Amino acid sequence: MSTRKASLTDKQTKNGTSKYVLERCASINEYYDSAFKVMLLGDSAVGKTCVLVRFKDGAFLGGNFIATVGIDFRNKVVDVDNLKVKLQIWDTAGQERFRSVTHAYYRDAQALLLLYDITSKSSFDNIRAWLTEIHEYAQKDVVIMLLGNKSDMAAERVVKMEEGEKLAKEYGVPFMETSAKTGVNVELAFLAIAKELKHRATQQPNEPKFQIHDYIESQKHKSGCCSLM
Ligand SMILES: Nc1nc2c(ncn2[C@@H]2O[C@H](COP(=O)(O)OP(=O)(O)OP(=O)(O)O)[C@@H](O)[C@H]2O)c(=O)[nH]1
Repeated sequence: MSTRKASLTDKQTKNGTSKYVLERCASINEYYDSAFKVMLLGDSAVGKTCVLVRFKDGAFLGGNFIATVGIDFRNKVVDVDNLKVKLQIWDTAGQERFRSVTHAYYRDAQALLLLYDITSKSSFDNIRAWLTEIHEYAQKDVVIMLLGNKSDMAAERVVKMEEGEKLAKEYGVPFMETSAKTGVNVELAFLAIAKELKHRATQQPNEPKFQIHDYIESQKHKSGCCSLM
């Protein structure tokens, strides 16, 4: 049986006024086999909260942008190879002034989803700085995935998909373009992370390693040419 509770999360509007937003907390008694911590990172306004809400609730948070203050989390249980995997997903504030708060959480994270906005060159340029921070504060074997969000905004695009692919290749991390608005690739990104973490936790010495890049590619081919764009 699962119980739901409401929590108040401190969010802040762009002009600096603070307001409280009522949010639903995750089910606290939900059954699962393994649990992992995942963090969402990236500049302010790239869409971290929206990607999380899309994955958790299947909805898009349109309207006025409300910046996250500090850090917040949601749980979601997904099925991976007949096992229930609980992802505890931490949504961090992208604003510089909250960096010291979020640094404290890096150490516990088993996976990091690093987002930029395909309509913001600066958010893409800052990815290198984020990766430097990750290498400084996160676990050495943390799973990292790069996401170019807002892929629905084709007319405003300033970062080509090839640029994202190239950067991801340079750092040896998987890459996808996502849209919290349309939902494109959001579930796939979290499922790929859940599969990688579950395989790492349960892998036998003689078992072949789970190949996250191949998994993403196979899902792309399953649903046609452009599912990951
Ligand atoms: N068109 C479009 N808009 C998006 C998408 N994702 C987020 N947005 C919009 O971008 C703005 C910022 O989204 P947030 O999810 O609050 O950004 P954030 O990265 O959590 O920002 P911080 O909390 O400051 O770190 C909001 O106005 C969203 O509606 C997307 O995929 N497509």
